[in-house]
Amino acid sequence: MNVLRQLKGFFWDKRRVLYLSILCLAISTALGLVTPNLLRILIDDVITPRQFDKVPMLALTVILVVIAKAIMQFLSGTLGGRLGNHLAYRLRNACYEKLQFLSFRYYDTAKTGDLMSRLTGDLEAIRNFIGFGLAQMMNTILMVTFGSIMMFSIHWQLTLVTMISVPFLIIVALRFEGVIHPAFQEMRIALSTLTTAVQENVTGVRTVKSFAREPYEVEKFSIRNERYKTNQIFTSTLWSRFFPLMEFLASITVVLLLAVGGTFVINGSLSLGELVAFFSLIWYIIGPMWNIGFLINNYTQSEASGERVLELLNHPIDVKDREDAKELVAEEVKGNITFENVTFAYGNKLAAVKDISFDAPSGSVIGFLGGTGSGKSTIIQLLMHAYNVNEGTIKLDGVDVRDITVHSLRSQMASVFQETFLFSSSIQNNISYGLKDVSMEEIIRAAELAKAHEFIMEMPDGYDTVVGERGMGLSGGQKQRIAIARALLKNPKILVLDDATSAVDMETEHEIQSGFQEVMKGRTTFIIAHRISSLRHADEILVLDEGKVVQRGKHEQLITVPGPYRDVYQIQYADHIARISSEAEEQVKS
Ligand SMILES: Nc1ncnc2c1ncn2[C@@H]1O[C@H](COP(=O)(O)OP(=O)(O)OP(=O)(O)O)[C@@H](O)[C@H]1O
Repeated sequence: MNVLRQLKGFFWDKRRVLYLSILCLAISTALGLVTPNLLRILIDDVITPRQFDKVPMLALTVILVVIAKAIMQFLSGTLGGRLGNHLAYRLRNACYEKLQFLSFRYYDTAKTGDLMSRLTGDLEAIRNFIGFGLAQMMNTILMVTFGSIMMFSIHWQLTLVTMISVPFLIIVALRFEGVIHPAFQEMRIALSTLTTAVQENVTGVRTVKSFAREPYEVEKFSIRNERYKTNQIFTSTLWSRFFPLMEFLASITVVLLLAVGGTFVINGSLSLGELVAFFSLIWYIIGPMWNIGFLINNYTQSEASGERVLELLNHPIDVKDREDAKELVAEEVKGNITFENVTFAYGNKLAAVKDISFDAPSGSVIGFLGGTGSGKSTIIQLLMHAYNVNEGTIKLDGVDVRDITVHSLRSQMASVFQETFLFSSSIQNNISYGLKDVSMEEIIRAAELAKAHEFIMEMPDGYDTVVGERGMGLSGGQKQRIAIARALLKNPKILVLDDATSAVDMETEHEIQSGFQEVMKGRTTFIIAHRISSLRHADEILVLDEGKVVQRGKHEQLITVPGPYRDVYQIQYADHIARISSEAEEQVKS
């Protein structure tokens, strides 16, 4: 019930609907008690004294009761369903919203399949309980209470005898809940690892196929499927043990009723009509007890699911706005970035960047060069305030980025990453992603600057061509060019190109770069590249190694001093250097 209490906020304003639904159910339950009474009257007052003139009245009462009961059941079901759907709707929105604001750190380890199953299967289990199970639980309590009161009013001694097995029924049901709950939790986890396997397989289908690892994937899936099946079998075995035991206990009650009740009828302390009414009442009570198992199942499933959904909703957000965080005004942002002795480590790992300091004045271009894992992308992530630095400060126009709202900070930036993500929508929508009020001319202009316009126009539907999830049907370079157009259209004060032209050929890179010269004007630009050609015009180049700046300066300076920059330059420009030196030799000779 703790989970339910925590979820209260999502449906409490609709509690009237809940109360009304329970009231309708209570009326319907109370009406159910009329039938045993009518049976008693039929036997004791009509059949035994043979006064059949009361039959039409009894029949009419039965019809009216049945109709009223049906109406109440309908109302209770509709209202309950509405409440359940309302709750699921709000929870779904809340979870999705939470996913938008969870920090990068959360996504470093999050599994898509697991998240999907929380937003679908788990929410469905909660909806089911609030919309149906909760009212049924109340119904059971009401039926047992009403039924017992009525039985006591007819013959309290017989009631006590027939109720002997009720505590056993309750004990069995509670013990059952104790084992079925962890089993359901385990089953939910097994299901989420199963969905993760499917999701990863579909996402990584190209890798799987190119490595011919289909049999490995099949085996991996079948292990997870096996775990899910074992869990399913375990829970269904628990169920199959539960039912016969409950039936056995219920049968004892019936046997006791017939034996003891029959004796009471013979010695005259109970009428035949009362025995029949009792008989019908005992089923009225046992019926819902039978259901206790289903209800417990429904409840435990929703509890396990609720825990998983709450875990997501309550997950702390690593990077969030300070209370007095400043909202940037786009027109006032200059784009002056300063890193002061910044050190950062991912979790408990060694520092990914150490003691990084640089100043990127507004409109300047800063380049980063360094081997794999040297910390280039981390610097960019920190600049976006994706993580909190461990030491040092990052400032935008002299203000610590931690004192600026995350949304307004990132609104001033546009990034193009090495791995391009395209949404399954048209190219036009992919370029204008999330921007409102952009004209087609602006989209085309951005695409032209990114050298994407030409190939887009060659596509069957031009800018309306729909690209699949992960941009299927486009080459790596084409995808990158669309991503560049997307960044340029955003017209950011700070532009980040994280290996943004790695997938295009040298010639296209050169073309894009010349386009960049134009769009970089007035923006602070950070370029991460492996090619010297992308960095040579930068105002400052930082060469990184194992998270530290090992060289810094302009291209012209860096190639004159021995060090990693010159080494890379010599490798990449070997032909060019050879040609220059042979030309120089020629000149000396002549
Ligand atoms: N999300 C993450 N979680 C944990 N460690 C990370 C994460 N991202 C990067 N790292 C680690 O931080 C270090 C720096 O990585 P970073 O991605 O900044 O390097 P890089 O210079 O951009 O490399 P590349 O050129 O290969 O993209 C590496 O040791 C890497 O393993």
